[in-house]
Amino acid sequence: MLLCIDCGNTNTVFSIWDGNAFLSTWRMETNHKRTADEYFVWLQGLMRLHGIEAKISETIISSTVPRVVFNLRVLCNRYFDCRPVVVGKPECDLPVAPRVDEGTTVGPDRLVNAAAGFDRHGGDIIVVDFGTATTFDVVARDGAYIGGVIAPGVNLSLEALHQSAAALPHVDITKPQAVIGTNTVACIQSGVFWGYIGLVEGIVRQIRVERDRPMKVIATGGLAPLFDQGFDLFDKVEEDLTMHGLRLLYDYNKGLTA
Ligand SMILES: Nc1ncnc2c1ncn2[C@@H]1O[C@H](COP(=O)(O)OP(=O)(O)O)[C@@H](O)[C@H]1O
Ligand SMILES: CC(C)(COP(=O)(O)O)[C@@H](O)C(=O)NCCC(=O)O
Ligand SMILES: [K+]
Repeated sequence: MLLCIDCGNTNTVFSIWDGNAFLSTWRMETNHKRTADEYFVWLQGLMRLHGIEAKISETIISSTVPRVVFNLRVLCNRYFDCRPVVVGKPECDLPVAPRVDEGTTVGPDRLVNAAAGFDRHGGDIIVVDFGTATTFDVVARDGAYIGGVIAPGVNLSLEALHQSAAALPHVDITKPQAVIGTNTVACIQSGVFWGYIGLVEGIVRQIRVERDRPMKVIATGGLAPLFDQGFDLFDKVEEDLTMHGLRLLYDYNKGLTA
């Protein structure tokens, strides 16, 4: 079985592919201090709980936090007796090379999203990922990642307001009833929610103008469904897009697909 690990700046997601389907998906807070032994005990406990008995013998990692990769590699070597494929490292090939400035580093999550989006929807697409940051990944007709946009994440924006303004409380994001808030919490929720709707609309519109062609928009990340309610921002919301991309890149690197 293949263990796919997607480490973002906030959460690290583990999912097990049995050759036909993802059996389970589990999240833990990203923390570079966590050891391989800690990961393993946690994973083993969850596998037992879900009655997953088969052995993990293959692993792939994408990490936006370079420091966690060391212990995740130890986890794979020590407990699963395999060398992980690590996206973004020379050992991991991509089906189509990114076309970006020379010497620049693209977040591995964005490369994975681009590959997954192209596999499911073909080229000329925009993948929007609502994570710690909100990223827009532009995929050309031939499947190449050609750049995009990095905006502050939804929770990061809310947290920044709370941290920097003495009278603003911590607020959780939700869709407000109206744009005009009649109390502080409603005003903040309105600013971030409607600000985000405008941000997504505006950036997508501008990317389409720059590319001068229609482009499908695929959304992923925990908060994508929130921005999908009653709006026409996305052609599709796909919660499992990054995991699909990891599985795809694993097969590609092991020569299991053309
Ligand atoms: N369903 C959800 N509802 C509310 N907040 C969420 C949900 N899913 C994720 N989040 C929050 O969104 C932020 C980004 O989460 P995540 O997609 O895991 O980011 P990353 O990939 O950068 O680690 C985090 O602050 C997380 O707590
Ligand atoms: C933009 C990101 C911080 C997004 O990370 P996430 O929100 O998933 O934690 C990550 O993809 C990253 O560190 N990128 C490197 C720079 C780039 O992609 O251009
Ligand atoms: K992510």
